[in-house]
Amino acid sequence: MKFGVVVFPGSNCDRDMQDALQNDLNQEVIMLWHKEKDLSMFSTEDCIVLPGGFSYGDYLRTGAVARFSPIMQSVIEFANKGGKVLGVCNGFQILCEAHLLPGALLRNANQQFICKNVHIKGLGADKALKIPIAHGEGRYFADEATLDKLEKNNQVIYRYCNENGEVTQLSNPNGAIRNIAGICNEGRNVFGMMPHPERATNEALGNTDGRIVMGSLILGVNAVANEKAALVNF
Ligand SMILES: NC(=O)CC[C@H](N)C(=O)O
Repeated sequence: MKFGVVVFPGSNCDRDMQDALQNDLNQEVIMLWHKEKDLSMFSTEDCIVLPGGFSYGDYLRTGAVARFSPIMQSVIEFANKGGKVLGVCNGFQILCEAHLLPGALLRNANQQFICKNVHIKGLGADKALKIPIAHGEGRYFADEATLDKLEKNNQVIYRYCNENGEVTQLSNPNGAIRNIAGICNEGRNVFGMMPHPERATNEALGNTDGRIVMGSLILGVNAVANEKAALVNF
């Protein structure tokens, strides 16, 4: 499995993503400047990653300009063919703006940029993972019908919880509706999340819980189900 990490003007987690995938998870990574359009070196078994950051300075709304970057048309076509796409933080925002995922990321309820460790719980999991967040517009929102559909199809992959794995209002850092931290599309090949697993994949970073999240992408659903920590049907 090969990973293509897109670099937008203003991305700032692209190298962290590359480092985590290449050095901590032993994966092949190709960096992709946002002006590239050719994704023919990737098969649908591969994964395009939209990393975190401040693409286009967050002007207008986070992700609203990056969604029109030249590469995005190719990313949309790749996703529509069944190719895997992962968006982290700003990447999640871009995926929603591009309508590859439903809903939107609104300004945090407290109107502040929040940078701290939080806990999240994977679908069907019994263990909380500690993963950092760093965002100003991370409050997931969708209308009730969309939310009900997401839940019915098991598309809510991660929710904010406390360290015991209980999904509570107090453990919700940004006011996300139904504590939603990450979702996938109906086809289960496009996945977005606000927390940053790539910042937690090495002992030197003081946290390796991100390996479980990233590993679910690489090893597939069974490996992760065995971990009883997360369940992403990639
Ligand atoms: N770390 C990030 O990707 C931040 C995303 C975006 N700039 C925000 O503040 O919400």
